[in-house]
Amino acid sequence: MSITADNLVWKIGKRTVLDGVSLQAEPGRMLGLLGPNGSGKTSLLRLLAGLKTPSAGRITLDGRDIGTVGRRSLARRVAFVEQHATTNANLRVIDVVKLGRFPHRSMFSGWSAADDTAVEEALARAGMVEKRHDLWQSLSGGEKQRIHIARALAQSPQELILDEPTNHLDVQHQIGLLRLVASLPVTSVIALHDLNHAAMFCDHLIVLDHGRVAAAGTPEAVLTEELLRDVFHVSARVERSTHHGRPHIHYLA
Ligand SMILES: Nc1ncnc2c1ncn2[C@@H]1O[C@H](COP(=O)(O)OP(=O)(O)OP(=O)(O)O)[C@@H](O)[C@H]1O
Repeated sequence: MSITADNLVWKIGKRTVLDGVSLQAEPGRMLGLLGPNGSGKTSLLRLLAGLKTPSAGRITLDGRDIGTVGRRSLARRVAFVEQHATTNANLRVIDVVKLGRFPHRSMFSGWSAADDTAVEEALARAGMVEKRHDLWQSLSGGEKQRIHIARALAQSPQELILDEPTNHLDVQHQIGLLRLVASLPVTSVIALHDLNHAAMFCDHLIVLDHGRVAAAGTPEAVLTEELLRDVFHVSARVERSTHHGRPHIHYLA
């Protein structure tokens, strides 16, 4: 397993935000994290990325407790695109993407051809080559989001953690981003609100409800009409799409 979480509990003050959450993210697979607003998705991703420490339970990376993996090693292998990521003003787009190479460089090593290749590939994959010399501040919200993703890709991570990365994107770029993440040879954990997109692109899903796991498994097993009613409080019919073979949700008015 690439990332595992075993019985995680995370408390803030007296409040238990995550309660007994376990998961396995398999190498090269895309794990979708679903759940209503406030169900604990961002909190869980921050624990998985090593930014927060669980109150109880354990997270492992390739079988090793995340607490024993040094900061630098963690930054080399785990990339995290946060929901409201910000970046300093006055930088050019290319410089923001170059920041992704930072964990790979030692104090004495100069900028290498491998660094250049990683940055170029990341820009191309995010579809942002033409904007490379633009000022960060001049980008639209969606373009900024794509540059954050390019920076994460430039990091050449083994694990990619994404918190609602499609939020500000137009539909073409939402689909493009999900297709890109699904095609990468990395383990990804991605929080999404669009359940049909999750069904189309994710290998496995985990649904949080009030900080607990309400369901986990394949999209077919997880996205049932009962779950949509009980967890998301919507009436819907779920059919197998004749176009892509995955579940497709029709919401009822
Ligand atoms: N630092 C914090 N201090 C106090 N409460 C917090 C903190 N972080 C998270 N919470 C609470 O924990 C709950 C889960 O929040 P979280 O952001 O993880 O949910 P989410 O599923 O990502 O929500 P959304 O879909 O709205 O982004 C929320 O009720 C939130 O208010």
